[in-house]
Amino acid sequence: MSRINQSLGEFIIENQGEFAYSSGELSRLINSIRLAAKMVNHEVNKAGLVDITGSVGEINTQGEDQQKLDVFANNVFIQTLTNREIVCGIASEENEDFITIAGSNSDHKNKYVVLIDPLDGSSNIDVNVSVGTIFSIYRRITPLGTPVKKEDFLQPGNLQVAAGYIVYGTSTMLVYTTGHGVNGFTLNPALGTYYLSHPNMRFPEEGNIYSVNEGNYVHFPQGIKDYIKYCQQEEGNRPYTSRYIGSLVSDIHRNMIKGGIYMYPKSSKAATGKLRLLYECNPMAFIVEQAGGKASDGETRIMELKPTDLHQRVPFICGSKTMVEKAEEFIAKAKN
Ligand SMILES: O=P(O)(O)OC[C@H]1O[C@](O)(COP(=O)(O)O)[C@@H](O)[C@@H]1O
Ligand SMILES: [Mg+2]
Ligand SMILES: [Mg+2]
Repeated sequence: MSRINQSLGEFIIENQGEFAYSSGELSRLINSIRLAAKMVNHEVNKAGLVDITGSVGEINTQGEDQQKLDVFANNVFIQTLTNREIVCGIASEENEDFITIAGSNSDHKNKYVVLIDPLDGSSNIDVNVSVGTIFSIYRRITPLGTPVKKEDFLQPGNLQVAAGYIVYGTSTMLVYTTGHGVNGFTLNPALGTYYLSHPNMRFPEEGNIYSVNEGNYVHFPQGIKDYIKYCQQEEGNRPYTSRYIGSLVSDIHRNMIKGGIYMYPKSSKAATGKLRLLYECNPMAFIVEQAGGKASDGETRIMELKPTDLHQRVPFICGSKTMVEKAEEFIAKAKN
Protein backbone atom coordinates (compact mmCIF):
# COMPACT_ATOMS: atom_id res chain seq x y z
CA MET A 1 0.00 0.00 0.00
CA SER A 2 1.58 3.39 -0.86
CA ARG A 3 0.89 6.96 0.27
CA ILE A 4 2.37 10.14 -1.20
CA ASN A 5 5.21 11.42 1.01
CA GLN A 6 5.46 8.08 2.74
CA SER A 7 9.12 7.66 3.67
CA LEU A 8 11.15 4.99 1.85
CA GLY A 9 11.78 3.20 5.14
CA GLU A 10 8.03 2.98 5.84
CA PHE A 11 7.31 1.89 2.27
CA ILE A 12 9.89 -0.90 2.43
CA ILE A 13 8.44 -2.29 5.65
CA GLU A 14 4.81 -1.89 4.61
CA ASN A 15 5.41 -3.59 1.28
CA GLN A 16 7.76 -6.41 2.25
CA GLY A 17 4.76 -8.76 2.49
CA GLU A 18 4.45 -8.50 -1.33
CA PHE A 19 7.74 -10.28 -1.67
CA ALA A 20 7.66 -14.07 -2.19
CA TYR A 21 10.57 -14.85 0.12
CA SER A 22 9.96 -12.03 2.59
CA SER A 23 12.19 -12.53 5.60
CA GLY A 24 13.20 -8.91 6.03
CA GLU A 25 16.60 -9.57 4.43
CA LEU A 26 15.67 -7.89 1.14
CA SER A 27 14.29 -4.92 3.05
CA ARG A 28 17.54 -4.61 4.97
CA LEU A 29 19.43 -4.87 1.69
CA ILE A 30 17.45 -2.06 0.06
CA ASN A 31 17.84 -0.01 3.23
CA SER A 32 21.61 -0.44 2.95
CA ILE A 33 21.56 0.75 -0.65
CA ARG A 34 19.51 3.75 0.48
CA LEU A 35 22.20 4.58 3.07
CA ALA A 36 25.14 4.14 0.68
CA ALA A 37 23.38 6.32 -1.90
CA LYS A 38 23.12 9.14 0.63
CA MET A 39 26.88 9.01 1.22
CA VAL A 40 27.58 9.05 -2.52
CA ASN A 41 25.06 11.86 -3.01
CA HIS A 42 26.96 13.94 -0.49
CA GLU A 43 30.18 13.58 -2.53
CA VAL A 44 28.49 14.01 -5.92
CA ASN A 45 27.14 17.36 -4.74
CA LYS A 46 30.75 18.44 -4.15
CA ALA A 47 31.83 17.48 -7.69
CA GLY A 48 33.91 20.41 -8.92
CA LEU A 49 35.88 20.75 -5.69
CA VAL A 50 39.46 19.56 -6.15
CA ASP A 51 39.49 16.49 -3.96
CA ILE A 52 36.63 14.71 -5.70
CA THR A 53 37.09 15.78 -9.32
CA GLY A 54 38.95 14.13 -12.16
CA SER A 55 40.59 10.84 -12.93
CA VAL A 56 42.51 8.54 -10.60
CA GLY A 57 44.93 8.07 -13.49
CA GLU A 58 44.10 4.39 -13.92
CA ILE A 59 42.23 2.41 -16.57
CA ASN A 60 39.49 0.21 -15.08
CA THR A 61 38.50 -3.31 -16.11
CA GLN A 62 36.23 -1.75 -18.79
CA GLY A 63 39.24 -0.05 -20.40
CA GLU A 64 37.91 3.33 -19.26
CA ASP A 65 39.65 6.20 -17.51
CA GLN A 66 38.51 5.58 -13.91
CA GLN A 67 37.18 8.70 -12.14
CA LYS A 68 37.69 9.49 -8.44
CA LEU A 69 33.91 9.32 -7.93
CA ASP A 70 33.78 5.89 -9.62
CA VAL A 71 36.25 4.61 -7.01
CA PHE A 72 34.58 6.46 -4.11
CA ALA A 73 31.09 5.20 -4.98
CA ASN A 74 32.40 1.66 -5.56
CA ASN A 75 34.07 1.57 -2.13
CA VAL A 76 31.03 3.02 -0.35
CA PHE A 77 28.58 0.49 -1.79
CA ILE A 78 30.89 -2.48 -1.26
CA GLN A 79 31.71 -1.45 2.32
CA THR A 80 28.12 -0.65 3.27
CA LEU A 81 26.80 -3.98 1.94
CA THR A 82 29.69 -6.00 3.40
CA ASN A 83 29.35 -4.45 6.86
CA ARG A 84 25.66 -5.24 7.01
CA GLU A 85 26.09 -8.99 6.47
CA ILE A 86 23.19 -9.33 4.02
CA VAL A 87 24.92 -10.35 0.82
CA CYS A 88 27.07 -13.35 -0.03
CA GLY A 89 28.69 -11.67 -3.03
CA ILE A 90 29.02 -8.44 -4.99
CA ALA A 91 29.94 -7.87 -8.63
CA SER A 92 30.78 -4.36 -9.76
CA GLU A 93 31.37 -2.70 -13.11
CA GLU A 94 34.58 -1.33 -11.55
CA ASN A 95 35.97 -4.71 -10.39
CA GLU A 96 37.52 -7.37 -12.63
CA ASP A 97 36.09 -10.24 -10.59
CA PHE A 98 33.22 -10.72 -8.17
CA ILE A 99 33.75 -10.33 -4.42
CA THR A 100 32.89 -13.21 -2.07
CA ILE A 101 31.46 -12.15 1.30
CA ALA A 102 31.65 -15.00 3.79
CA GLY A 103 30.13 -13.02 6.64
CA SER A 104 31.62 -12.46 10.11
CA ASN A 105 31.19 -16.19 10.98
CA SER A 106 32.64 -17.18 7.60
CA ASP A 107 29.54 -19.32 7.14
CA HIS A 108 28.35 -17.97 3.74
CA LYS A 109 24.80 -17.95 5.08
CA ASN A 110 23.48 -14.96 3.12
CA LYS A 111 21.03 -15.47 0.22
CA TYR A 112 21.53 -12.46 -2.04
CA VAL A 113 24.08 -11.27 -4.58
CA VAL A 114 24.22 -7.63 -5.69
CA LEU A 115 25.51 -6.32 -9.02
CA ILE A 116 26.28 -2.60 -9.24
CA ASP A 117 27.29 0.18 -11.58
CA PRO A 118 28.41 2.42 -8.73
CA LEU A 119 28.65 5.58 -10.80
CA ASP A 120 26.83 5.75 -14.12
CA GLY A 121 27.50 8.56 -16.56
CA SER A 122 31.11 9.05 -15.42
CA SER A 123 31.90 11.32 -18.39
CA ASN A 124 29.43 13.84 -16.93
CA ILE A 125 30.83 14.03 -13.37
CA ASP A 126 33.13 17.01 -13.92
CA VAL A 127 30.72 18.98 -16.11
CA ASN A 128 27.92 19.18 -13.55
CA VAL A 129 25.49 16.97 -15.48
CA SER A 130 23.37 14.38 -13.66
CA VAL A 131 24.85 10.95 -13.00
CA GLY A 132 23.53 7.81 -11.31
CA THR A 133 24.04 4.48 -9.59
CA ILE A 134 22.42 1.24 -10.82
CA PHE A 135 21.81 -1.93 -8.76
CA SER A 136 20.49 -5.43 -9.48
CA ILE A 137 19.70 -8.14 -6.88
CA TYR A 138 19.39 -11.92 -7.28
CA ARG A 139 18.92 -14.86 -4.88
CA ARG A 140 21.96 -17.08 -5.09
CA ILE A 141 21.53 -20.43 -6.90
CA THR A 142 24.44 -22.22 -5.24
CA PRO A 143 23.83 -23.86 -1.83
CA LEU A 144 23.78 -21.73 1.34
CA GLY A 145 26.83 -22.27 3.48
CA THR A 146 29.16 -22.53 0.46
CA PRO A 147 31.18 -19.70 -1.13
CA VAL A 148 29.31 -17.82 -3.86
CA LYS A 149 30.18 -18.79 -7.44
CA LYS A 150 30.30 -17.03 -10.81
CA GLU A 151 27.04 -18.70 -11.84
CA ASP A 152 25.24 -16.83 -9.06
CA PHE A 153 25.98 -13.61 -11.00
CA LEU A 154 25.39 -14.96 -14.52
CA GLN A 155 21.63 -15.42 -14.08
CA PRO A 156 19.23 -14.11 -16.76
CA GLY A 157 17.61 -10.78 -15.94
CA ASN A 158 14.14 -12.30 -15.53
CA LEU A 159 15.39 -13.91 -12.29
CA GLN A 160 16.17 -10.55 -10.65
CA VAL A 161 14.32 -10.15 -7.33
CA ALA A 162 14.84 -6.40 -7.27
CA ALA A 163 16.55 -3.66 -9.27
CA GLY A 164 16.79 0.09 -9.24
CA TYR A 165 18.79 3.23 -9.71
CA ILE A 166 19.63 6.46 -7.98
CA VAL A 167 19.76 9.62 -10.09
CA TYR A 168 21.87 12.44 -8.69
CA GLY A 169 20.28 15.31 -10.60
CA THR A 170 18.35 18.49 -9.83
CA SER A 171 17.13 16.40 -6.93
CA THR A 172 18.28 12.97 -5.85
CA MET A 173 15.84 10.13 -6.46
CA LEU A 174 15.89 6.42 -5.74
CA VAL A 175 13.69 4.42 -8.11
CA TYR A 176 13.24 0.66 -7.69
CA THR A 177 11.12 -2.42 -8.28
CA THR A 178 10.72 -5.81 -6.61
CA GLY A 179 8.52 -7.01 -9.46
CA HIS A 180 5.41 -5.17 -8.18
CA GLY A 181 5.59 -1.95 -10.18
CA VAL A 182 8.06 0.91 -10.00
CA ASN A 183 8.15 3.60 -7.30
CA GLY A 184 10.30 6.73 -7.06
CA PHE A 185 11.47 8.41 -3.86
CA THR A 186 12.96 11.91 -3.67
CA LEU A 187 15.60 12.74 -1.07
CA ASN A 188 14.78 15.69 1.19
CA PRO A 189 18.40 16.85 1.73
CA ALA A 190 17.51 18.84 4.86
CA LEU A 191 16.05 15.79 6.58
CA GLY A 192 18.21 13.16 4.84
CA THR A 193 15.04 11.14 4.18
CA TYR A 194 13.62 9.81 0.91
CA TYR A 195 9.88 10.37 0.40
CA LEU A 196 7.53 8.69 -2.07
CA SER A 197 7.16 11.33 -4.78
CA HIS A 198 6.48 9.17 -7.85
CA PRO A 199 4.19 6.22 -6.99
CA ASN A 200 3.59 3.55 -9.61
CA MET A 201 5.70 5.09 -12.37
CA ARG A 202 4.51 4.19 -15.89
CA PHE A 203 6.13 4.61 -19.31
CA PRO A 204 3.73 6.38 -21.68
CA GLU A 205 2.87 3.82 -24.41
CA GLU A 206 4.10 6.31 -27.03
CA GLY A 207 6.39 9.34 -26.67
CA ASN A 208 8.20 11.90 -28.81
CA ILE A 209 11.75 11.80 -27.51
CA TYR A 210 14.58 9.74 -29.01
CA SER A 211 17.92 9.39 -27.19
CA VAL A 212 20.96 8.08 -29.07
CA ASN A 213 24.54 9.31 -29.56
CA GLU A 214 24.10 10.48 -33.18
CA GLY A 215 27.82 11.16 -33.32
CA ASN A 216 28.11 7.43 -34.05
CA TYR A 217 25.47 7.54 -36.83
CA VAL A 218 27.79 6.52 -39.69
CA HIS A 219 28.86 3.43 -37.72
CA PHE A 220 25.30 2.26 -36.93
CA PRO A 221 23.61 -0.77 -38.58
CA GLN A 222 21.20 0.12 -41.44
CA GLY A 223 18.09 -0.67 -39.34
CA ILE A 224 19.09 1.87 -36.69
CA LYS A 225 19.92 4.49 -39.33
CA ASP A 226 16.48 3.92 -40.91
CA TYR A 227 14.74 4.26 -37.53
CA ILE A 228 16.60 7.51 -36.74
CA LYS A 229 15.50 8.89 -40.13
CA TYR A 230 11.94 7.80 -39.28
CA CYS A 231 12.17 9.73 -35.98
CA GLN A 232 13.23 12.86 -37.92
CA GLN A 233 10.51 12.71 -40.58
CA GLU A 234 7.74 15.34 -40.70
CA GLU A 235 4.68 13.11 -40.13
CA GLY A 236 2.14 12.58 -37.34
CA ASN A 237 3.73 13.47 -33.98
CA ARG A 238 7.14 13.40 -35.66
CA PRO A 239 9.79 14.68 -35.94
CA TYR A 240 10.55 13.56 -32.38
CA THR A 241 12.77 15.67 -30.14
CA SER A 242 16.36 14.50 -29.76
CA ARG A 243 17.59 14.41 -26.16
CA TYR A 244 20.85 12.69 -25.11
CA ILE A 245 22.46 13.39 -21.71
CA GLY A 246 25.07 10.66 -21.98
CA SER A 247 24.12 9.25 -18.55
CA LEU A 248 22.06 6.09 -19.08
CA VAL A 249 20.14 6.51 -15.80
CA SER A 250 19.20 10.13 -16.51
CA ASP A 251 18.20 9.50 -20.14
CA ILE A 252 15.93 6.58 -19.19
CA HIS A 253 14.50 8.41 -16.15
CA ARG A 254 13.48 11.35 -18.34
CA ASN A 255 12.00 9.08 -21.01
CA MET A 256 10.02 7.14 -18.37
CA ILE A 257 8.38 10.37 -17.20
CA LYS A 258 7.86 12.00 -20.61
CA GLY A 259 7.73 9.01 -23.02
CA GLY A 260 10.60 8.15 -25.33
CA ILE A 261 13.14 5.64 -26.59
CA TYR A 262 16.80 5.20 -25.58
CA MET A 263 19.21 3.36 -27.88
CA TYR A 264 22.84 2.31 -27.50
CA PRO A 265 23.15 0.08 -30.58
CA LYS A 266 26.03 -2.03 -31.76
CA SER A 267 28.17 -0.31 -34.38
CA SER A 268 31.17 -0.89 -36.62
CA LYS A 269 33.19 0.60 -33.72
CA ALA A 270 31.59 -1.55 -31.00
CA ALA A 271 30.37 -4.92 -32.31
CA THR A 272 28.31 -5.66 -29.18
CA GLY A 273 27.52 -2.07 -28.20
CA LYS A 274 28.91 -0.40 -25.05
CA LEU A 275 26.55 -1.05 -22.17
CA ARG A 276 27.10 -3.88 -19.70
CA LEU A 277 24.37 -6.56 -19.55
CA LEU A 278 24.72 -7.32 -15.82
CA TYR A 279 25.25 -3.83 -14.32
CA GLU A 280 23.27 -1.60 -16.70
CA CYS A 281 20.95 -3.37 -19.17
CA ASN A 282 19.31 -6.06 -16.96
CA PRO A 283 18.42 -3.77 -14.04
CA MET A 284 17.20 -0.95 -16.32
CA ALA A 285 15.22 -3.50 -18.39
CA PHE A 286 13.49 -4.79 -15.21
CA ILE A 287 12.50 -1.22 -14.28
CA VAL A 288 11.38 -0.38 -17.84
CA GLU A 289 9.24 -3.52 -18.17
CA GLN A 290 7.72 -3.08 -14.69
CA ALA A 291 6.75 0.45 -15.81
CA GLY A 292 5.00 -0.92 -18.91
CA GLY A 293 7.83 -0.26 -21.37
CA LYS A 294 9.95 -2.63 -23.45
CA ALA A 295 13.68 -3.48 -23.49
CA SER A 296 15.61 -5.54 -26.05
CA ASP A 297 18.90 -5.84 -27.91
CA GLY A 298 16.96 -4.99 -31.06
CA GLU A 299 15.76 -8.56 -31.49
CA THR A 300 15.70 -10.43 -28.16
CA ARG A 301 14.16 -9.38 -24.82
CA ILE A 302 17.13 -8.26 -22.69
CA MET A 303 15.95 -10.17 -19.62
CA GLU A 304 15.90 -13.46 -21.56
CA LEU A 305 19.53 -13.20 -22.60
CA LYS A 306 21.72 -15.84 -20.90
CA PRO A 307 24.80 -14.01 -19.54
CA THR A 308 28.15 -15.66 -20.28
CA ASP A 309 30.65 -13.14 -18.90
CA LEU A 310 30.74 -10.74 -15.92
CA HIS A 311 31.50 -7.76 -18.15
CA GLN A 312 29.73 -8.65 -21.39
CA ARG A 313 28.26 -5.81 -23.42
CA VAL A 314 25.04 -5.94 -25.44
CA PRO A 315 23.16 -3.58 -27.78
CA PHE A 316 20.40 -1.88 -25.78
CA ILE A 317 17.06 -0.39 -26.87
CA CYS A 318 14.39 0.47 -24.33
CA GLY A 319 11.49 2.76 -23.56
CA SER A 320 7.91 3.38 -24.66
CA LYS A 321 6.53 0.10 -26.00
CA THR A 322 5.29 1.20 -29.42
CA MET A 323 8.50 3.13 -30.10
CA VAL A 324 10.74 0.13 -29.26
CA GLU A 325 8.55 -2.14 -31.42
CA LYS A 326 8.90 0.30 -34.31
CA ALA A 327 12.70 0.34 -33.95
CA GLU A 328 12.73 -3.50 -33.85
CA GLU A 329 10.61 -3.49 -37.03
CA PHE A 330 13.23 -1.37 -38.85
CA ILE A 331 16.04 -3.61 -37.59
CA ALA A 332 14.23 -6.77 -38.79
CA LYS A 333 13.41 -5.19 -42.16
CA ALA A 334 17.04 -4.13 -42.73
CA LYS A 335 18.20 -7.67 -41.95
CA ASN A 336 15.98 -9.24 -44.65
O1 LIG B 1 29.59 8.73 -24.49
P1 LIG B 1 28.77 7.65 -25.09
O2 LIG B 1 29.55 6.71 -25.97
O3 LIG B 1 27.55 8.16 -25.77
O4 LIG B 1 28.30 6.74 -23.87
C1 LIG B 1 27.41 7.23 -22.90
C2 LIG B 1 26.93 6.05 -22.11
O5 LIG B 1 28.04 5.50 -21.41
C3 LIG B 1 27.77 5.47 -20.01
O6 LIG B 1 28.35 6.58 -19.42
C4 LIG B 1 28.39 4.19 -19.48
O7 LIG B 1 28.27 4.10 -18.11
P2 LIG B 1 29.46 4.36 -17.08
O8 LIG B 1 29.61 5.81 -16.94
O9 LIG B 1 28.96 3.67 -15.87
O10 LIG B 1 30.71 3.71 -17.64
C5 LIG B 1 26.25 5.53 -19.89
O11 LIG B 1 25.80 6.11 -18.72
C6 LIG B 1 25.88 6.43 -21.08
O12 LIG B 1 24.60 6.22 -21.54
MG1 LIG C 1 27.10 2.92 -16.50
MG1 LIG D 1 29.86 3.26 -14.10
